Amino acid sequence: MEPAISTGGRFVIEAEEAEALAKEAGVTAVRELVPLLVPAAKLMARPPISRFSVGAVGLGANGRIFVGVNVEFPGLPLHHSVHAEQFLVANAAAHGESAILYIAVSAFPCGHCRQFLQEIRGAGEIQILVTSDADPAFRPLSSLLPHPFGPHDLLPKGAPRLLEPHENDLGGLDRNGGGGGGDLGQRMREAAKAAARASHAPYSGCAAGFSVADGKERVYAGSYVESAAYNPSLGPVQAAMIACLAAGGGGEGEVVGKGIVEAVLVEKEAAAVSHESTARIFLAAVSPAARLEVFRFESSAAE
Ligand SMILES: O=c1ccn([C@H]2C[C@H](O)[C@@H](CO)O2)c(=O)[nH]1
Ligand SMILES: [Zn+2]
Repeated sequence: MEPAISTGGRFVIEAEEAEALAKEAGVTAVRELVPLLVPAAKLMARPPISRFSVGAVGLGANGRIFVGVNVEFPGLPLHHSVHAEQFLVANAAAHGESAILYIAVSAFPCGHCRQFLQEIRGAGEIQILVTSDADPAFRPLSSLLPHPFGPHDLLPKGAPRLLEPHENDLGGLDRNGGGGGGDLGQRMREAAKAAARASHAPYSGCAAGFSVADGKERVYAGSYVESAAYNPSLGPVQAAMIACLAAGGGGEGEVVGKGIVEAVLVEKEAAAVSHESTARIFLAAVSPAARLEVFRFESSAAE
């Protein structure tokens, strides 16, 4: 059944359009539109293993709406999956959003997602509404996760949090970046480098970015995002899959990433954290013919 209010299949809705949709839905504030979009968001999920769709919809500080869905990859261990809430946050970060004020989600966020959200400054104040709750209402994240462990336990106060600007230094890779050329390899390398510069990896100091290209030479890239608690971290491969689906490149109902023909990983030389073997395992399962190139930046580069 078609949900009453549609996102038009999009994962980002601009502020003016969100206002128009709110009007159409007969609500006075965009905040009230957010839960109404959850059924449409749920339909965009890609859970071929669980068949359990999760949809999340968030409202940014400047009125933009971001959608997140869960994404699963058959043939891979379950921890390669992306949760809807993680998708939403990575999607907002990739679009330069500075804050997420409200999130509506179809099911109660798991512990891993409650933890992942702690990377955002003031996370406890994010208002969460669960549409399947008996009494759905926006309540602060701090009520779902009291006494949080988080960035405040490990980082200096001023260190950039997720959704705050990141400009990681890629050292020699930036200086010898190789100019010119509009070819696919160049575009992929630049996209992976930009993703690595924007990566949130303050715990390991190992920023990373991953880009992929499909058969139509469309390029999608994603930034590695670390969690203070390590395990809910979002790998650069998953982040690129989020970018791919969010930009309409996930194919029609197929496994996201199936159409990848080339991939580029940018990560730190001799790093404590490397994504190369994970990227190879991922590609072997999802798009076995894809080629992977790895570029490494000097470990002396400052974070
Ligand atoms: O907070 C949660 C909990 C679960 N899921 C997804 C993960 C997996 O794809 C499916 C079943 O757990 O639901 C989410 O997206 N968010
Ligand atoms: Zn979760």
